[in-house]
Amino acid sequence: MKIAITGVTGSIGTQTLDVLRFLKKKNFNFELVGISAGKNKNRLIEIIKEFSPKYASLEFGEIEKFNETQIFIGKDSTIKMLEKADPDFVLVATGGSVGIKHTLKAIEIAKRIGLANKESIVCGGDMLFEYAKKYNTEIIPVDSEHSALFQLEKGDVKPSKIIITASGGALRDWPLNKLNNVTVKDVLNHPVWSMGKRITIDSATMVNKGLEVIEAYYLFNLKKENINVLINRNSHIHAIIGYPDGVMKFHYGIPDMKNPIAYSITYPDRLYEYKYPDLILEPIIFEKIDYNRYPSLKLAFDILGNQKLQIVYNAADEISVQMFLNGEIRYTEIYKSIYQAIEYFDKKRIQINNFDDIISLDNKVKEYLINLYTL
Ligand SMILES: NC(=O)C1=CN([C@@H]2O[C@H](COP(=O)(O)OP(=O)(O)OC[C@H]3O[C@@H](n4cnc5c(N)ncnc54)[C@H](OP(=O)(O)O)[C@@H]3O)[C@@H](O)[C@H]2O)C=CC1
Ligand SMILES: CC(=O)[C@@H](O)[C@H](O)COP(=O)(O)O
Ligand SMILES: [Mn+2]
Repeated sequence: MKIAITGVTGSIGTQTLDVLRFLKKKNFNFELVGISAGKNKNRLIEIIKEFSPKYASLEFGEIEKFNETQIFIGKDSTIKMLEKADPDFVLVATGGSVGIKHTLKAIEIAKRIGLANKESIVCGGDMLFEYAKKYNTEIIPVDSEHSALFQLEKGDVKPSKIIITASGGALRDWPLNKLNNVTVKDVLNHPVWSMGKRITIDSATMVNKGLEVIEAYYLFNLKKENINVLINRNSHIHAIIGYPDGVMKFHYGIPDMKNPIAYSITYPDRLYEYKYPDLILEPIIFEKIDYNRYPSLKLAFDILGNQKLQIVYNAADEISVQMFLNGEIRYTEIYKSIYQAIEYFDKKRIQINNFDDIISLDNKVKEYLINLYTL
C-alpha cells in the first residue's frame, strides 16, 4: 500500500507516523511515498531523514532537494506532491479549510482516504461525498467520535439515534464570569487530549463539537433530531449508537488518536494494539451540555444542514481563533465573531455550487472579520 500524509508535521500527522512505525514492526506492507507540511521545515527534514519518502512538500519556506526525496515548494505544493506520489491511501491531516483542496486531490487519486480534516466535511457537505462517489474513493473518518460511529455501525441496521461525547474542554469548570479574561495558556491546557492549537481552543468553546455534529450529519446521513451530545469528562466513551429496539452500543477506549488513525489505514482489519482501559478506575459518567457555557454548540445545531452557514461558521472560527492566539481578541469574542459573521452572511444571497464557491466564501468571511477588528 502506497501511503501519503498531508499535514505530516502536526499532531495527527505525527501520530500517523507513530502508527506507521508500529505497523512496520508488524510487517504490514506499505511504502510512505509522500508527505506534506505547511511551514515547519526542520520537522519535515527530520521526517524525510527517517522515512525517505519519494516526494515531500513545504507550502511556506525554502528547502533544497534532500537525499532522494523530490520536494515541492510553495503554493499548492501539497497538491503537486500528491499528484506525483500517486498514493493508494492518503491520511489528510492538514489543519483548517486549506485542507479542503488536499482532500479533493486525495479523492481524485487514491482508493481510500483517512479523513482527519473535518473542515472538508463541514464545508463540503453532500458535495464532498458525491465527489468521492464519482471517483469511487472510500472516505474513512479519523475524528475519534466519527471513527467510533463508523466502527459501531458496521454490520447492523441504521441507527435511530447517535450520541457523540465531549470532554468539556480546558475551561469546563471555570466560572462563566471569568471567561472574559482567560489566557491562551489557560485554553490550551486540555484536560484529556494533546492536539493542535485550533482544535484545542475549539474544544473549550465547543465549536469543535459543533463541527462534529455537522460532520456526523453528513457522514452518517442523519436527521438533526437524532444527533445528541453529552459530556464524558475522561473521553473514554467516544460515541454511542442507539437502535429502535432500545439497545445502545458504546465505543469505549483509552483516548488515543492512534486507534482511529490505524483503523482508517487497516480497516476492516484491526492491526494496532493497545492496552484496555480500567473499567473500575474509569467509570462511565455523562453530563448534559450547558448551552450557557457552550453557545457555539447551540449555534451549530441552529445552522445544521445549511451549507453556506456551515462554511461561515468554520471560517469565522478559524480566523477568530487565530486572532485570539495573536492576542487581538478575547476568548469570549470568538463566539461573538462567529455569531456576527453568521448574522451578516445569512442576509447575503450567496450560492454554493462548487468547491471554488466554498473557498471563495471562506476567504470572504475571514476578510470580513479581519476588517471588523482592524478598521
Ligand atoms: N489533533 C487531534 O487530536 C485531532 C485533529 N483533528 C483534525 O485533524 C486536522 C489536523 O489537526 P491537528 O493535527 O491537531 O493540527 P495541527 O495544527 O497540529 O497540524 C496541522 C498540520 O497542517 C499543516 N498545514 C497547515 N497549513 C498548511 C498548508 N497551507 N499546506 C500544507 N500543510 C499545512 C501544518 O503544517 P506546519 O505545522 O508545518 O505548518 C500541520 O502539519 C484538523 O482538521 C483537526 O480538526 C480531528 C480530531 C482530533
Ligand atoms: C480527539 C478528538 O477527536 C477531538 O476532536 C476531541 O474530541 C476534542 O475534544 P472535545 O471532545 O472536548 O471537543
Ligand atoms: Mn473529535
